[in-house]
Amino acid sequence: MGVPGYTASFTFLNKKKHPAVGCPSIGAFFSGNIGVLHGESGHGTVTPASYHELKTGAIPSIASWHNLYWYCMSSGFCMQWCASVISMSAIDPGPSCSMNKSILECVTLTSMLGSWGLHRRRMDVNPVTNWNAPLVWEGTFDPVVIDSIYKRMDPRIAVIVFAVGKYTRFLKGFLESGEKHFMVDFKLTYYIFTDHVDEVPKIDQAMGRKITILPVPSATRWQDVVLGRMKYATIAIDQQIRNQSDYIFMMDIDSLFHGRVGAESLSRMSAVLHRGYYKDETRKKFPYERRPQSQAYIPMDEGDYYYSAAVWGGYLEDMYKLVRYCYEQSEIDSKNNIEAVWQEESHLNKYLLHNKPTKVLSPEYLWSDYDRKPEDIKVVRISQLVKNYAEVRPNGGH
Ligand SMILES: CC(=O)N[C@H]1[C@@H](OP(=O)(O)OP(=O)(O)OC[C@H]2O[C@@H](n3ccc(=O)[nH]c3=O)[C@H](O)[C@@H]2O)O[C@H](CO)[C@H](O)[C@@H]1O
Ligand SMILES: [Mn+2]
Repeated sequence: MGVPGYTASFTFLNKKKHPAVGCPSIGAFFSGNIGVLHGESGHGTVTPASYHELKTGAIPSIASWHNLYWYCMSSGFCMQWCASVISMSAIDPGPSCSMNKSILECVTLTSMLGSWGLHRRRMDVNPVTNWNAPLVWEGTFDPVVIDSIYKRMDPRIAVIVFAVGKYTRFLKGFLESGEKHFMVDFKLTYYIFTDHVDEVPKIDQAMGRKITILPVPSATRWQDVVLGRMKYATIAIDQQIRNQSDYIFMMDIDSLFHGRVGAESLSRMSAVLHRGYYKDETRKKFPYERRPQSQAYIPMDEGDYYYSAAVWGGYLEDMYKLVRYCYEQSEIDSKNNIEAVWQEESHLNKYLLHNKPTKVLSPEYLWSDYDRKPEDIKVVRISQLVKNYAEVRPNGGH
């Protein structure tokens, strides 16, 4: 019989060589309990010190991981050699092994290690909001670890996009780049709302990913399309999407994916900082609706951030509540002969002022081809395309 233990898949957070071993390595600190992982990434064997320990359930005890954690915390330099263990599986776990628990704790712990090391590398941005929600920037999460955590839940993700009138021209680029970068390896359905069903392109998709087309009427005003999104999405969630999804993203179609957008963007309610206002130190410049007659009104002395309506996502029921809120509030406005300055974006900002997002995504999650990339944007994940507004919109202009 082979030696009982575990195999672990791992990647090193950085590639620094351990001076004694000559390659990235971890394990010396707890060699009594666990084997050494070395190389840049791959598989290693983790062997508990005693078979007896294993049989009694004291599997390569979490205590040793904690010791490692505290050791690293107290002696900073060791972080350079820390591995991110992305999966562990038993070779021969013995009868009383509670593998799931130890996997989860390992992953959680290593992701703590990961973020601790990585946070130190982003001193230029704030990785947390004033209400203690994560503010996601490149370098504040470990993509491999966070995907593996969410993958265990295997969520079904719905993406709601509208392509009405001439906006069908954006579908191909959006979908093809989405297949390369957006929630890769997750179950995902694009719900495409369009008045030109025959203009939806056929694209190659991996298993578990598909397109569902939902017909909507054409419009003569672009404002009716952007606001109509709230109405038709509310109806479709009620009739169909609710039974098919766990998360929903609402997105503009006139954009391309250029970089990874993965599980780090998932939460109960995630909103993106609008690229135009994220550096503003005063809220006075935020283009909130300032007319008290509108339901979207926000007074000058209130507000946390200005969020973009071109990318937002969250749990199905939380998103449903917000989409429906935007629809209902805009209906009230319309009865009062007023339309909020930035349509549903204004209502979205009003809602999120009183119902704080549980995750805020940096403008990496919606940049724009109109603007140059400043120093703090290390990765552009999604970018809005340059378009001729007058030509593409049914009633022209801004
Ligand atoms: C980057 C950003 O902040 N985007 C927001 C901004 O305008 P944008 O200038 O980005 O608006 P836009 O012209 O892209 O319209 C928003 C979306 O509505 C759909 N569409 C629009 C018109 C049309 O004729 N056919 C059609 O399908 C399409 O999915 C499009 O992407 O303001 C809008 C409201 O004013 C929305 O809040 C957008 O989310
Ligand atoms: Mn847009």
